[in-house]
Amino acid sequence: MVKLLKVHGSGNDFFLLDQTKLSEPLNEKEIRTLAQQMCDRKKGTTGGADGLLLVTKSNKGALARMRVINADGSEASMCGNGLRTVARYLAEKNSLTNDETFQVETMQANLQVKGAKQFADQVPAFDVEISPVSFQAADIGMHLDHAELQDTIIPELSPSLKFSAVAVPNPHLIAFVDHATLAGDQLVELGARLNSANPYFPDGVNVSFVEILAENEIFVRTYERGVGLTNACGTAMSASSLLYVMQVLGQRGLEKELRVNNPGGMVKTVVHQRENGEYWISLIGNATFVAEVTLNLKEAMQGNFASLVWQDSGEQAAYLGFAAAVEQTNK
Ligand SMILES: N[C@@H](CCC[C@H](N)C(=O)O)C(=O)O
Repeated sequence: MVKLLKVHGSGNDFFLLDQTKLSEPLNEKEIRTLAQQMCDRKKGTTGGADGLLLVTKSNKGALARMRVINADGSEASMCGNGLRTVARYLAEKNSLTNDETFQVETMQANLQVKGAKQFADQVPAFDVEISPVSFQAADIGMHLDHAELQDTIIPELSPSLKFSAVAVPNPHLIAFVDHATLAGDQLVELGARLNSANPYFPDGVNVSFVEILAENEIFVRTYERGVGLTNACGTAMSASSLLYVMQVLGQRGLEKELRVNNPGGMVKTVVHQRENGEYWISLIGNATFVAEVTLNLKEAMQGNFASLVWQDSGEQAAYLGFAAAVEQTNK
């Protein structure tokens, strides 16, 4: 029997498996199969999940490495909401204090993480670095007639919406929209189209619609590659914050805390610019451990969860109270 955690950041939920604790680490095929079986929202276990987070040994000098496997078994470069939960897991595993900064290796970079002030009683929070940032079509996997895309109408995608594209390093396609468009069907239609066979983003893309609520506040709704419509996507909220600063706030938006609402709750972001001009983003939000899940991995890979034991942490009730308060403020 193996212990995993069920975790989430803003309702973007995952199973977290520490491969270093297994006597025999899973191979690539087993990892893909486990993610597909466990995360399936209908047939998976305990309501499924958006993905599987793997903690493995770092070979690049970080405290550990995080791998992100989407619900469909594909691998993502990064996961902002997931990284907060992995950071908390590692801080607790290594008995670190809340203000100790450390690094987690991800596919493209070692990223700085640290504890943050909790969002509410029993709602622990972490602050994670989102980078590297690129606007190049090649880094985004974008095959449109543009080397970069900033606030531009692309008739093949929509006759009226203006899109921007950025890799952080997950690829994101983002449009600033009005409330009716944010809440309407277009996001799912476009997200589904660009994440099935298509000539513009052959490897898929995370699609977000963003509504500006106030000078320091936005709402982000995302259709995730490899997953579908999610409660929240951390890299999407970071990418949206960056574009909001670049296209709307300008210099005065740098180093400023933004409130980013999402269907699963709320996070805070801060957009930074290094001396060499490169941007990076701080993503600050909850890192909730919902339950400890004990199961037989071989059985789980066959979709059999009969021997699973779910031990609730009690944190989800506190998170739901926090999310309800956020929703109330947004009304
Ligand atoms: N939910 C994640 C992003 C997950 C990766 C994405 N589905 C992709 O394939 O790019 C986040 O919080 O950043």
